[in-house]
Amino acid sequence: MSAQILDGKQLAAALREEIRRDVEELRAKRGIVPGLAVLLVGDDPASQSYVRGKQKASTEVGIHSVVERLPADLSEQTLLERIDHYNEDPSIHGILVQLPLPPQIAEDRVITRISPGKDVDGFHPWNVGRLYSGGEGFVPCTPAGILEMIRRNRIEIAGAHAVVVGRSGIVGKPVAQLLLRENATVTICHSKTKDLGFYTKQADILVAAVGRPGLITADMIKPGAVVIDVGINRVDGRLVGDVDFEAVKERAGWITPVPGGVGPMTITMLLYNTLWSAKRMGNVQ
Ligand SMILES: Nc1nc(=O)c2c([nH]1)NC[C@@H]1CN(c3ccc(C(=O)N[C@@H](CCC(=O)O)C(=O)O)cc3)C=[N+]21
Repeated sequence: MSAQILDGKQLAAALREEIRRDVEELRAKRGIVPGLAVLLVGDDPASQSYVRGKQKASTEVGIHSVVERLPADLSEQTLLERIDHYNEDPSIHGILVQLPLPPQIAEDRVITRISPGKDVDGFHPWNVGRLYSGGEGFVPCTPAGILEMIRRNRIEIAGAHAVVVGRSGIVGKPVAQLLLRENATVTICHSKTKDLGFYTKQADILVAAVGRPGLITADMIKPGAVVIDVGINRVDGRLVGDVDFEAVKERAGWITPVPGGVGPMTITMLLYNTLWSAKRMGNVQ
């Protein structure tokens, strides 16, 4: 039997329609137009393509987006000053600095400079801390999108054994934390894990977020498992995930495609976070 497809593209379209209506209502009732500032340093083609995707999606739902393209040899100080500018700008509710940054710029100083109340990526240490302590804050977009995709397909998380492969601060760790919050039993595997298959074979929910094409093969899957592929790897001009999709789909119960799975959900949660930020700031004013 073949797995059911977790169609991120289709779900993202439905959620964007909900967000579009909410944005319109916020504008009509309170005169607030959510604003997103995206800072892109350098000319990496993949980053440029993601930023175009974010800009297009924002426009579609009525979020005002400003994309600032900055040269690759930019100094850290100049970038920090641009962040200060958007921190102070009342028409901007979300600030995103596209990662990765060139080597002369320290990522942690940049992320920490963003006002925590405008940190729609959820990368600022305040928001990271809030995720772990259970408080209200911005949840990173990819993990939030994964959880939304699981919930909206009525997949049970409580009591499931979730195995997360990858321990990055932007996907692996926060998705593990969200799954734990939803009462899954969570195992985190990484590059030093011995016998990865031993763990993945026990997964009711498997999240692969490593960036290694074909890492997860069919023999590593528990029959009927939910397989979430966060990998984005370009191989011979094609986009592939970390999961051997064709073989794994014959064994899994649910599977996300690449492209069309987690990626569109990531952008949708960015829109959601920006809307949420605008709603909150409107209350304070
Ligand atoms: N500060 C920051 N925040 C991010 O959220 C962030 C970042 N930096 N740096 C890079 C990663 C990557 N990322 C993706 C978003 C959407 C797709 C996406 O929509 N992918 C489409 C395909 C896109 C294509 O064909 O290139 C899909 O999977 O269907 C992919 C990747 C956000 N990131």
